Amino acid sequence: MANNIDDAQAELDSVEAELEVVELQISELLEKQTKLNSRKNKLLKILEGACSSAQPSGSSKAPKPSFSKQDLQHYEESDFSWSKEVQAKLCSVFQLSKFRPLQQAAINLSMSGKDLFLVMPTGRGKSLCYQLPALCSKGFTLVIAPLVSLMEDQLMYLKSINVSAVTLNASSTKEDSKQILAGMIDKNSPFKLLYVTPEKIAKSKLLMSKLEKAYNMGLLARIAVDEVHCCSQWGHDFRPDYKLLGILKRQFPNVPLVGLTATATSNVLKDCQKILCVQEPITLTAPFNRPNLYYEVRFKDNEDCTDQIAALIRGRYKNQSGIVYVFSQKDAEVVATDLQKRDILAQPYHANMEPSDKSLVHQRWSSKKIQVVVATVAFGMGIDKADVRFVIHHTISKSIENYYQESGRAGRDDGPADCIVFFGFMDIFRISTMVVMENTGQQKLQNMVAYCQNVDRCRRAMMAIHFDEVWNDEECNQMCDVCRHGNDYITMDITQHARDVVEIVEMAASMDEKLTPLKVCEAWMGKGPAKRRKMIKVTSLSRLEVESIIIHLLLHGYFSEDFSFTPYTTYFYLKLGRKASLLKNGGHSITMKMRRRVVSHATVKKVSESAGEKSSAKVEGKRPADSDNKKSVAKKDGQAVDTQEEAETALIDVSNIERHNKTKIYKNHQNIEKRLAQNHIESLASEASEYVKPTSVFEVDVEVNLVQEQNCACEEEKGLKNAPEQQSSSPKRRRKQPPTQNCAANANQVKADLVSTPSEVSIISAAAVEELHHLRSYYSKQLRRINYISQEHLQSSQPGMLTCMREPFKSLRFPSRTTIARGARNLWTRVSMRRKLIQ
Ligand SMILES: Nc1ncnc2c1ncn2[C@@H]1O[C@H](COP(=O)(O)OP(=O)(O)OP(=O)(O)O)[C@@H](O)[C@H]1O
Repeated sequence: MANNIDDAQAELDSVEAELEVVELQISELLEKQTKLNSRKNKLLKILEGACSSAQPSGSSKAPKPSFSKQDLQHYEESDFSWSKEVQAKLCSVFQLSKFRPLQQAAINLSMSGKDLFLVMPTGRGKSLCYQLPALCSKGFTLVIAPLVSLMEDQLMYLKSINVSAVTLNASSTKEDSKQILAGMIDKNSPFKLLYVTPEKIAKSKLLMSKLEKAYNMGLLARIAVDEVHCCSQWGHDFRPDYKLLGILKRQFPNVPLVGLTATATSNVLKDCQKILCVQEPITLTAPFNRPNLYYEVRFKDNEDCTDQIAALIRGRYKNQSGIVYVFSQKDAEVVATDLQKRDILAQPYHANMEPSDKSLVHQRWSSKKIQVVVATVAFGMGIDKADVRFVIHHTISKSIENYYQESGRAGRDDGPADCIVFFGFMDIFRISTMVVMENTGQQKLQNMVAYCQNVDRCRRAMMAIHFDEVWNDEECNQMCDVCRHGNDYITMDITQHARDVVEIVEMAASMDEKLTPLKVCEAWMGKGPAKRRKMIKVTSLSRLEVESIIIHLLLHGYFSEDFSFTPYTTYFYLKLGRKASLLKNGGHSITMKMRRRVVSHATVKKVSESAGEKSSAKVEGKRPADSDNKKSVAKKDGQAVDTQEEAETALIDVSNIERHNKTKIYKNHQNIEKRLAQNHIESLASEASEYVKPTSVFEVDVEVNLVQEQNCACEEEKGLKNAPEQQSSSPKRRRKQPPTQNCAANANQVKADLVSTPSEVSIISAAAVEELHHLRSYYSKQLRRINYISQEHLQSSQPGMLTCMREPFKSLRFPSRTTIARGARNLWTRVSMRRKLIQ
């Protein structure tokens, strides 16, 4: 017995020692992170100063930091030998009066013979950056484009402005090909632009030999690689044939290359640089932000999603052009028919249609004969309609990059436009099985799902992460639903719900059964077979809540995907994730944030109960818009109006307008604001008259581990305890209170408050408080040890001889290469960082 106790004690000591080492390593990393962040911010400031409207090469995106502010300024000027001609052709040929940001620099760089990567949001005018130089150079420019339809659109446009351009592709006739190949080595240059697909470069030896001849004759002026991100398999649209394009720079090293893309991250660009064999390209990156686009996410109810979309098109977007993106060809047909039944001029567009039918739809839409194209992603690259006022995603995109690109087809004329995505539970798994073979498909999809689940971060901030850009939320100007709705959410503890639903999957696994997400939902809601129902703790949460919790658990590793393949299809099952076992630990908890733009009493009550929330009335009371909404709902209900989900549309808009009117925040966007408000009012009139029903809209986010606290420092807990009046989760608003005697009681109270009033305290700060306690107690323990050892040692050795102290300090169990001073400093850094979080 005594031996056992000794062993346990010894093991406990060793575990504690290891834990201390881990703590110190964490603190070292945190210190390093702080330093790197501060260095990063300094560098970003330097670069920001370097060019206000762009981040040239040398930003975090650029492969090589060699392009300075002065360089950029130099290339922004118009005193090059070609400048007059460039300016003249901009006006006379392209009918444009001035350049957009970065266009002139890109053109001058390309004309100077530099290799260039141009990253510019979709619709900002990348094509001009190689088309205009083509007209001002001897010979022709070779343009590699991924799609024949894209080339044809470009050719149509160039023809309309009398620029001679040709294409060589699989459908070119023999006669045409012959003429074009001959034209390539004709000194009189019968065409200025030659469009080819990457496949053509890879497969046609004849083309390569002509290119070589043209190169030797000095007629190959420039190579433009459109959608250059297709080179990289990390890009969102990888095309294997793009990988072979390195041959161009290897064979024609003196020909300047320009790679164009709207969506390449720094890693993708580095990859492209390698693949294309470009030595030192200059990267010009226009900010990803499109200030005229309003981003919004709506929860999707499959049954009436089309009704909602129709209500928007007939109301807010009456007589305006737009695109509805759908998941599949079948969806395109079905949704288009459904919209037609609702008197909307809509037509489908997908890859399986005859080319002539596709161009007919495109043409009819461009000339406003139809209002909406209901399309798969096949309707994409090269779509250049300026006045697209809305892009609605009936299904989420497979990645944020895809979403940015697709939604970016709105508002190319710089006028206000809306990008709305309908976020549906089942869609996640449909897409997941579709991207199962893609390298980073699941991760990218998860990021997209996280974008939709997000409740408290600016949507643009979430996009910025993907473009390696630093984002300041204020620049959003409330042009996304999160910024516009502010802190309209509550935080709730879902630990028990998580345990319940994880148990269902665990139980199924123990019976050798696999459950799809749908089956998990149904089982949890008590809809499965009676036998199973008996074994399950059925939830009283709504369907939306159930789905959100499952998504949350999937995103955070409590569940993971388990694919099963048949010759015909791929199935998605849920299995326990790497973090599922944490739920067995009594101290582990998970919280999530829910948006409550429109909340019925029942839902408030239910959420309050499940979250242990103290005062739902208080939450409601803080939102006059909500109570007004409820009134209007009640009134409409009284009039027996059709109560469908579309009420959300109408009611969200009511709240938008109220906020809108109260806070005049758009400084630079007053016109946009006016139009939007006008549209919202119009849409309200039409939407609200048709559909009114209150519904809870809710999203999930943060999680935290509540560690069992032994020692406590009173002030922090008190600070936390006194926070509940604050509805916002902002840590800054919390006030500190004087310390009290009963620390243990306070600590318990803190935890109780954390759980019972999740909407009123910041969970992040709560975690910080708890961690601070640990750190402080650990810190003082270490200090006490240091004091003790030094005193003991100094008594028996000569004072002042620091070298003698090394020996005894070894027992302090710092990690190797960590000095006491550094260890203490690290700890202190952590303590202060946590403090900052709390204050
Ligand atoms: N300087 C300019 N001033 C006004 N309009 C411009 C200017 N440059 C280009 N545009 C217009 O912007 C629109 C989009 O141009 P373009 O197709 O080149 O965009 P893009 O960046 O290539 O888009 P995508 O990524 O979708 O291919 C075109 O209608 C074009 O005429």
